[in-house]
Amino acid sequence: MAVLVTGGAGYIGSHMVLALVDAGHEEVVVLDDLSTGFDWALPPEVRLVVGDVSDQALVTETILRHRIDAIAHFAAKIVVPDSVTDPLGYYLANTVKTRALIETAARTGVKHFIFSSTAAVYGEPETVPVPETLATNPINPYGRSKLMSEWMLADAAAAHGFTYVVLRYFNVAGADPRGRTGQSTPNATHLIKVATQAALGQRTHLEVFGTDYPTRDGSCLRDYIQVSDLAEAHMVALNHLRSGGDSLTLNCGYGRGYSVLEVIEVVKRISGRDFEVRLSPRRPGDPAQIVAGADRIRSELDWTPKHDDLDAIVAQALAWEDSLAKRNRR
Ligand SMILES: NC(=O)c1ccc[n+]([C@@H]2O[C@H](COP(=O)([O-])OP(=O)(O)OC[C@H]3O[C@@H](n4cnc5c(N)ncnc54)[C@H](O)[C@@H]3O)[C@@H](O)[C@H]2O)c1
Ligand SMILES: O=c1ccn([C@@H]2O[C@H](COP(=O)(O)OP(=O)(O)O[C@H]3O[C@H](CO)[C@H](O)[C@H](O)[C@H]3O)[C@@H](O)[C@H]2O)c(=O)[nH]1
Repeated sequence: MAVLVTGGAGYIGSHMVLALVDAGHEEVVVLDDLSTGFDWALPPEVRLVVGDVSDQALVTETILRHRIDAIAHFAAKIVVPDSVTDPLGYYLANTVKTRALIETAARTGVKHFIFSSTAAVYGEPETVPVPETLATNPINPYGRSKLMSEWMLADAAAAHGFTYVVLRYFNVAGADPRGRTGQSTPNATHLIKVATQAALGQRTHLEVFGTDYPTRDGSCLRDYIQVSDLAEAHMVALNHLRSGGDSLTLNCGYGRGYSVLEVIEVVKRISGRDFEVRLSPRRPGDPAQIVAGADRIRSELDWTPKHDDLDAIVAQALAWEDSLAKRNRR
């Protein structure tokens, strides 16, 4: 049995690869076009196939050669505001290419599929936390591109007899606690990444996008899940499917929200550095608040998070950013 990790050279995928390697009993194959990923993020024992998930000849050959029984599909475009300005690019990358991958998986008899979905499928919920039973209502093309993939996956699984777990990630943050990988995209837009770069003097300032939201301090509320805990959710999802478990759709978050201003305060306190914060207008496509209803994943899977601590998440992000800066200077 072997796992194919698409997007395994990226931020979250590389943590999944480490989780599989650390578990010690897997052949792990990564398929990545290296558009936003890095080959150095992978341990040497992992086989990297450089290519596109929609290249059906390449994916078929890879699945058959390595006897892949499960695919964890991370590869995607991920920036919400970019999806607003380039919706067709996002529907191609996240929906059309995922369709091609699901088709290849079904044709080659892959038994299990784990899909990286997003809290963005819920859109602008009126109350938080958000259970999986809430009707989906995405408010940006990124969320819609992922929701369509969820639907394709469910329909194809029913028709072709494979099982899946859809994981709807909330805001992913932090880095491998052992410092082996982290968020490495130079122009990443994620709040904690940008704030740590500001703290380390790599950016002149940080903008807060919107201070007039109906939240406790006017800035947006998000549920930040540590990336190794998220990788572990994939590991238990894989075990569930391989043990004959049914298909599932699960939120991945801790069930607690922090505001943008609160996150900035934590970054300043943990780093011991002050930096300029500019209060700016709202960013297109942002919901005011989104927090996971986090009960189902704990009841359906044997998942016990180990890193539910914003101070520790920020400390890991700072340590990773610092090591990246040293790597780039070499
Ligand atoms: N980062 C978050 O907060 C977050 C939240 C919710 C969901 N997600 C989802 O998690 C997944 C991983 O996100 P990430 O933050 O690690 O992003 P990332 O950009 O670091 O990783 C994506 C990886 O996929 C590769 N890739 C992109 N398109 C490809 C293609 N067509 N063929 C082959 N490889 C391709 C990239 O080179 C990169 O290595 C995505 O599906 C994203 O939508 C992320
Ligand atoms: O420089 C910045 C960057 C972000 N923000 C704010 O911080 C919050 C979090 O923004 P991120 O860009 O870090 O993350 P998003 O909530 O936009 O999106 C993330 O989480 C979503 C689910 O909630 C999706 O899954 C998506 O893939 C993932 O990037 C938002 O209110 C955003 O406006 C700022 O104020 N300044």
